[in-house]
Amino acid sequence: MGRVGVLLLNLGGPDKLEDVGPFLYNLFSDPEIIRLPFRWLQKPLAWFIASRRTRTSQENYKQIGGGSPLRRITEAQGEALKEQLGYSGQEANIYVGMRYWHPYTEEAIAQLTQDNIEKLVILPLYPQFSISTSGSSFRLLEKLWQEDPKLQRLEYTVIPSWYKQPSYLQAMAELIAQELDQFPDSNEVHIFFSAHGVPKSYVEEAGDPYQQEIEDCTALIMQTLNRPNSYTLAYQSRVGPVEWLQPYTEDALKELGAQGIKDLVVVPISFVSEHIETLQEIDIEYREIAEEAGIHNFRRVPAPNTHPVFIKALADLVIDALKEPSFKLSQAAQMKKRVKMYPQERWEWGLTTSAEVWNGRIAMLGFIALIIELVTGRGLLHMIGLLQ
Ligand SMILES: C=CC1=C(C)c2cc3[nH]c(cc4nc(cc5[nH]c(cc1n2)c(C)c5CCC(=O)O)C(CCC(=O)O)=C4C)c(C)c3C=C
Ligand SMILES: [Fe+2]
Ligand SMILES: [Fe+2]
Repeated sequence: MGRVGVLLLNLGGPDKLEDVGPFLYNLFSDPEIIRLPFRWLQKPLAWFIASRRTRTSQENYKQIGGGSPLRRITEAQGEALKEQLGYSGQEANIYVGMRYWHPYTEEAIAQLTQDNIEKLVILPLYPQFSISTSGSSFRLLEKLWQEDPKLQRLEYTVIPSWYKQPSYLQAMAELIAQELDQFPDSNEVHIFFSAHGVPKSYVEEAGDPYQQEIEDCTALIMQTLNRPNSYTLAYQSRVGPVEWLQPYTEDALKELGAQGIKDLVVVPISFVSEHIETLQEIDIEYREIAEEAGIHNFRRVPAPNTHPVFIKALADLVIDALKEPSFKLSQAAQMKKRVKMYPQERWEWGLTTSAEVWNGRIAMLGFIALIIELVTGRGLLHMIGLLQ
């Protein structure tokens, strides 16, 4: 086998507060995050939403030290993976390709092409597949492949999702057991799986397998843990006014509080590294909601990060992928059920594509009105005193 490379895909996060605005702009420019019928609307709308969200988002990043730890942790995972692969006799170069911030996927691809990698394993650092995460990165890679004849000659294989990997399940079970054992009566503690949410329409209309994979993954972790604790699965981090997968984490916490639950262990299930949604959203926002609801003993399970059993899971995934027939990007982006990336739909309320279109159109009108107001100094915002 020629020179082997492993491309680790992740979302990326702002390294410092000044990066938050451009990072959000990149994120909302992605049609896999906001789907619009007209390409030309995507960038102005992304700019508009990003500008409106930047200040709140910066406040959240301030609470975790002024930036995301995602790059540092992903690079540490890469180094640990290289070492672990070496122990198994598999030398490999590791590349990190982020979707919305540095080091960008394009930078990683440029580097691995320069290094003359001959066999590449593409491994998203999301255990479960979603159109909005791994799907978005696969789409970008497909585009890069189409544009570059050199890449077309490169032998590669994709690991689309891997939540069933036994060492991953083992690492999660070990991390949960460690937290449960901090309580005097560990079997009585309620386990709360908090998955990152996605709009309900992704699953129900576009065929995203994400919810099914999250549910299967939760059941497999509980099976591996092999303890009698009761558990709940809920979805966090909703953005915007439309319906996302339910139950929402905040509602489920209030409900458990009302039922008299006092001891809770929260398990972040869709991430393998600490980032803003574990460090700020769970540790600060959800903790406060839980305490107000009467859940006084609230602990959070750390993300796998560089846990040795988790790194072994990544190494085993790579080694197995090198032995198996290759899996192509086009197959990975389609999945079992045909994923409709840009479906044509009937009118419905919620973040359906049609609603997104109308949200987009309305936001666009607002955006144009805002530009006119900024230029002319006349308009609604001046009238109500928000602009002077
Ligand atoms: C499995 C993980 C994730 C899914 C699914 C996902 C979907 C999704 N996210 C947004 C909007 C935002 N995501 C943001 C940051 C962010 N999201 C994930 C993971 C998933 N997102 C990560 C790892 C991060 C980076 C965190 C960091 O440490 O920097 C943000 C920015 C942060 C904020 O302002 O809250 C937004 C916005 C949507 C709309 C979506 C599905 C359509
Ligand atoms: Fe997100
Ligand atoms: Fe969030």
